[in-house]
Amino acid sequence: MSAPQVVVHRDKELMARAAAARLITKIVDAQAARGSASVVLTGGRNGNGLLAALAEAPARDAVDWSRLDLWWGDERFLPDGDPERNETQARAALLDSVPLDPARVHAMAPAGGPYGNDADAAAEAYAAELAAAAGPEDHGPVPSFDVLLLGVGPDTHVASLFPELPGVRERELTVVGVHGAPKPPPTRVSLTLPAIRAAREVWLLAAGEDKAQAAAMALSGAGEIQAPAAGARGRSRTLWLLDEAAASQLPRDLYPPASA
Ligand SMILES: O=C(O)[C@H](O)[C@@H](O)[C@H](O)[C@H](O)COP(=O)(O)O
Repeated sequence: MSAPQVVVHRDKELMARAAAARLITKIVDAQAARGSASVVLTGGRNGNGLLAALAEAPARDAVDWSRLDLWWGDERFLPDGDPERNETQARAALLDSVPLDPARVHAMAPAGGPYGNDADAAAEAYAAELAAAAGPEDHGPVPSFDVLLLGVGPDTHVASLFPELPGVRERELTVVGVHGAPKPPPTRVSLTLPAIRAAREVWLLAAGEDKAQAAAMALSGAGEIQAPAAGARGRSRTLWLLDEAAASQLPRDLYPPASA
């Protein structure tokens, strides 16, 4: 697993715009190299802020949207179209504005959908969808995602893996149902750390003073059970994208020498 790299931007708006530009380049390079690209989306303000910035990016349509696979790192287990669902918010921020191939947009099942109100069954189905998309060259039963995006909670949670709860301890399954999540809604579906770590690159997004302690803890050697963000590593790259407020408690040796 790759050691974390930290890039700090002046504020959350610039961080979102810079992350969007970085993602466009990564997708374009992957499509040039392999004919398609795969990105895992995250919920929350920073994740959606990146998507909104991408929608406005001048180079947006350098991406061949028809050859992009989109997955989710987690989903709030709510009815289809619920405004609080990560899928609903991602569609509003970007997805409904670009010509994606609908067959390549892999949303996690909603509550009241094909699996009723059984989040564990929805998780099992998503794990099967990931396994079906994995190839012989991939690392385990998930595709080698080019970029897996993660917002970071103030308690260092990523996706819907919360400190000390069962999800972060899962080592076999790639997707789990989450019950009793401390961040509402309580029922969710989430990739596990083994699935996250199958990604080529993992990018963690954290902006604001309320993330400073979480970033410092996760980047200063805390264990992944107590600090799930610490366990979110990519096979070839782990990148923390912070604003100055979120980087304010980082040990000086972790703070990058110069970044806008
Ligand atoms: O479903 C969710 O809420 C997200 O997937 C969650 O993991 C989020 O990314 C973090 O809580 C950070 O959220 P903010 O960026 O809004 O602080």
